[in-house]
Amino acid sequence: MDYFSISPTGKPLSGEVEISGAKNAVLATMTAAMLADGVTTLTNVPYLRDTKTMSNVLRIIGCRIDGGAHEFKVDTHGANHLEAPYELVSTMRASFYVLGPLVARFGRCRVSLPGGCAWGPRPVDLHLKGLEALGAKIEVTHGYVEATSDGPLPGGNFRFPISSVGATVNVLMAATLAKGTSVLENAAIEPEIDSLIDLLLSMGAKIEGKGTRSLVVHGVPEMHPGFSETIPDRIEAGSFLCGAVISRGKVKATHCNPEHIKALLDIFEEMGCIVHTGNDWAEVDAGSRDLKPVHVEAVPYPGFPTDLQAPLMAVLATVPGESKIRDTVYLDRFKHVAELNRLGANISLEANTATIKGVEKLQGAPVMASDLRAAAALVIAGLVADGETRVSRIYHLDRGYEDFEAKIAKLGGCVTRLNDQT
Ligand SMILES: CC(=O)N[C@H]1[C@@H](OP(=O)(O)OP(=O)(O)OC[C@H]2O[C@@H](n3ccc(=O)[nH]c3=O)[C@H](O)[C@@H]2O)O[C@H](CO)[C@@H](O)[C@@H]1O
Ligand SMILES: C=C(OP(=O)(O)O)C(=O)O
Repeated sequence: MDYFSISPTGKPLSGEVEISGAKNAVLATMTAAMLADGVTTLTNVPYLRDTKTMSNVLRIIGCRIDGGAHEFKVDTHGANHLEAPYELVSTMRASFYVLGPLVARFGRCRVSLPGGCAWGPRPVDLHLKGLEALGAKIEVTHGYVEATSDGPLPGGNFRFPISSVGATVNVLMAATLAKGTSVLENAAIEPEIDSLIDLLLSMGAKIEGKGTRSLVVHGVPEMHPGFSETIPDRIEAGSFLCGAVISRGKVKATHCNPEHIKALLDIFEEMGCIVHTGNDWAEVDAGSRDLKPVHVEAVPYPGFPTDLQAPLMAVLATVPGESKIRDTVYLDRFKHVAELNRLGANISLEANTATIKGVEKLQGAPVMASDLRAAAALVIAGLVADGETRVSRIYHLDRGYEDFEAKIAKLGGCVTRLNDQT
């Protein structure tokens, strides 16, 4: 199994890092392609384990994925095996996104329940309730969801009781091919939802309310293939900028959208960093300043994202004084706390609030990544820890960071991929 060996260079990260396309946007647009017969083109696709997994899910259904590493041509002409198996859905929850498009276009499908995830339960009840509100019949048996509809879904109204990115993706896609008009209230407004709406509009969908929590979808009988340039990955950008701050360096993230990471940039400013932004870049300078502790809440967009909670916690572990992070989206997403403490951090946890007392120096140690963003947090902590840090289970990190070691190396960090068989 691959692991990272991280050796401190004693120097802050500095320079430019080019941000890839957003994993969480492209996983939705890949499945949306199945709403039409033909070839949908997706560009700026990140080269990741998750995009490979989604390609495999679509292939099992009968799609072809051509193009290069960063451009997918998703040909849905052969899609006729309307099933997503446990083996794939259990490795990547977003595989569950095939449910909405398949039941909307073909009137039936069978998709494995995703099951638990690395940090605790992540239910899909809202995906199912939303599809039911559109008229789908849902049965859950033997760990699989069977969704059916006699002819096109009738369409209907649904109010998401809490903001859910995934449920909004699934229900919105299904609504585009419904017979009637659907109104989705309290829909998620993450940039990945806007990017999905842009693709759906390019495919002939009729959707009003982009960028708001109230979406009105006038169903159309048929859609045609479309085009999507994948938006930049705001979580990747935020992770590298956390790397800049933890090492008290100066990093410019290019090919990104600074609006999408405004909540993080505001926090960095509050901590005392100097932040500059342009049209498609953001630069953070934490160089040799005394940084201040902060109190942060992870909330739905446009607030500070739960996906950056772990990387920011690593940063705050090195900032003198007492910081707090409360995660209101995933109350139990804290597996990284114990591992950061193994690196000498002083973090205690009460319910969904972590109290972080900054230490002078982190110490290298063997640690284990429990999930994708925990892995990023441990790696950036390792960059500034004394001595070697070994991060195992980096297959989590490979789900969502393209060319990670090379990007870190370009900024002056030293992260080496090794294999415990070698
Ligand atoms: C592939 C992808 O885009 N993943 C992102 C997506 O995950 P995902 O779409 O799974 O997360 P959601 O936005 O759905 O989850 C938000 C909250 O709603 C709850 N919930 C969700 C669905 C449901 O049917 N029932 C329910 O109770 C969840 O447990 C959680 O407490 O948004 C999360 C929150 O920004 C991010 O951390 C993930 O990186
Ligand atoms: C949690 C994440 O992804 P997923 O929802 O696919 O597990 C993430 O991107 O941080």
